[in-house]
Amino acid sequence: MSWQQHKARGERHTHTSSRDKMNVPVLPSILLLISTAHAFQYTELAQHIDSHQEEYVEALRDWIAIESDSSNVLKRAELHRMMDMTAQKLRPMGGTVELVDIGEQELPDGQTLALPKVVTAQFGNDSNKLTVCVYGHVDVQPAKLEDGWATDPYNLTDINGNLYGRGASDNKAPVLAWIHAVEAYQALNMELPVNVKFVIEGMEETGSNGLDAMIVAQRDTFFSDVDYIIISDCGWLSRRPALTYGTRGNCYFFAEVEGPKQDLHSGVYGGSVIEPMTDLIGILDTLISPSGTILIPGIREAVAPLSDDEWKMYQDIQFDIENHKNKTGVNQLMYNNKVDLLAHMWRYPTVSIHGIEGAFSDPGTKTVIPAKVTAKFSIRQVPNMDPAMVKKQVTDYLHSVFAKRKSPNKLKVTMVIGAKPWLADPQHALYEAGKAAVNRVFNTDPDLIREGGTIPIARTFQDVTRKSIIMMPIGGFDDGMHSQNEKISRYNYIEGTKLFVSFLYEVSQLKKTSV
Ligand SMILES: C[C@H](N)C(=O)N[C@@H](Cc1c[nH]cn1)C(=O)O
Ligand SMILES: [Zn+2]
Ligand SMILES: [Zn+2]
Repeated sequence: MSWQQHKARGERHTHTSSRDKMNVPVLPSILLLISTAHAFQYTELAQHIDSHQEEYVEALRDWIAIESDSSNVLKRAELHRMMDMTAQKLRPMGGTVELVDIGEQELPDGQTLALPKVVTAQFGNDSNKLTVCVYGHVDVQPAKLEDGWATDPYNLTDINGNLYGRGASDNKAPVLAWIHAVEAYQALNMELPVNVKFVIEGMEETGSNGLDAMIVAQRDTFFSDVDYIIISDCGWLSRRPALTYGTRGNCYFFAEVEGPKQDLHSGVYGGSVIEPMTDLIGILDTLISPSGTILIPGIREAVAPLSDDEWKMYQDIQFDIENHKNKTGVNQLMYNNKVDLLAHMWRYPTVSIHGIEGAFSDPGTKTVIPAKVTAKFSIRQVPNMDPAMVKKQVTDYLHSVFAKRKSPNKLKVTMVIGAKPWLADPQHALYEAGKAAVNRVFNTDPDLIREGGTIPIARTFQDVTRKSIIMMPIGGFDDGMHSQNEKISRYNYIEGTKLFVSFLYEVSQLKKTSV
């Protein structure tokens, strides 16, 4: 997009805010003049962002180089380093930056491990302004070159304008884009239109352990003046920008079957022992039918029915089924029509089986009977499911199907993550502000979408602070989050930064209100 186009759109929005009109007493003319001088100068901000894009890419390179995998306890030092780097990035910008200790994590073997500190920051403390809180995370999913990456996942690689690296889209570039958005205002000596707070954590990918308690503890301090919460930890559905108004939750289970005291030779002992792996595969196969129907009693019954309005919304969304097939590399999907596909990705529960710890999975042909195997599977949660209920339903069901096998082996079922779904009202004024920001930067209306993934802390933010949340993704539909060759395009990273400077202005035009 040309500067002229940006300028034309930028100037349309230099109106006096409705908030100013409603709340501010009549001002002397000198102050009115000052207020006019602070009118939104989008063109200058966008120009600044464009001219600093190489620095932004270098900042992302530094962050991608840190293997901040929250699921691997052996990488915990890297995760601590990532949180320190995040604080260091924010500190030169002034404001108040803190590393908040959120305690320890208990591991399955009973040992404890320090959780990564949470970075909080505050820029601006003007009680006449609204305060937004930007949440993001800088931990990542595991990645190894040998998983099938074309490039080193921890060495940011620019190929044809795409920036490849683990965590590029989920969620390091979006977090940096928010920081750079605030920096851009500062660099141009422009007053921030709202006070901006940050909460940046390092355990999102494993369920945001410790963060719920921190939010509850700081509800009446750090969060007391927060008016709105902004999260940019998801992706667009197509090439069109999107605003997200719902996420699924997730209940993550371990099912452990233990038998012999150690691994056995399958030629020597096969035929004499009842194998834990056979038991485990047998019970896993009772979770879901080949066509995707969840077989655990009570799960489907809890799900809120799809309303006519929702059906209509999904019908109007631009979603190309062929594109989805190409992106995933499959020639047949679960459903052949758009509404069924979207509904099953966003607002129906799904069971996914992720892996089996203890199973032989290396190349080669080891002839072993593993003594203990632990399946990892999860069930995405939607309204009106309740993780506590799901835990009981799954545990009771697996024990009952296991009992029918009359196996001497031992089954242990544990729920290690129980994250609730989150849903917002896309008619809320916050989404109107989001639409205005998207229009300014991308010259189009956004898709209003839901997200099939989980942002475990979203529901806690809403329940504890009672404030409205908007999810404003900048990730592309084909970024490959959690997958091999994750990337973010330069376009999304840089235009996304412009979207954020723009949104800070648009949100400043709203009135102070709760929920
Ligand atoms: C959507 C977000 N970027 C994400 O990837 N979240 C993870 C969080 C999670 C859920 N269970 C365990 N981790 C996800 O949806 O998988
Ligand atoms: Zn994420
Ligand atoms: Zn993720």
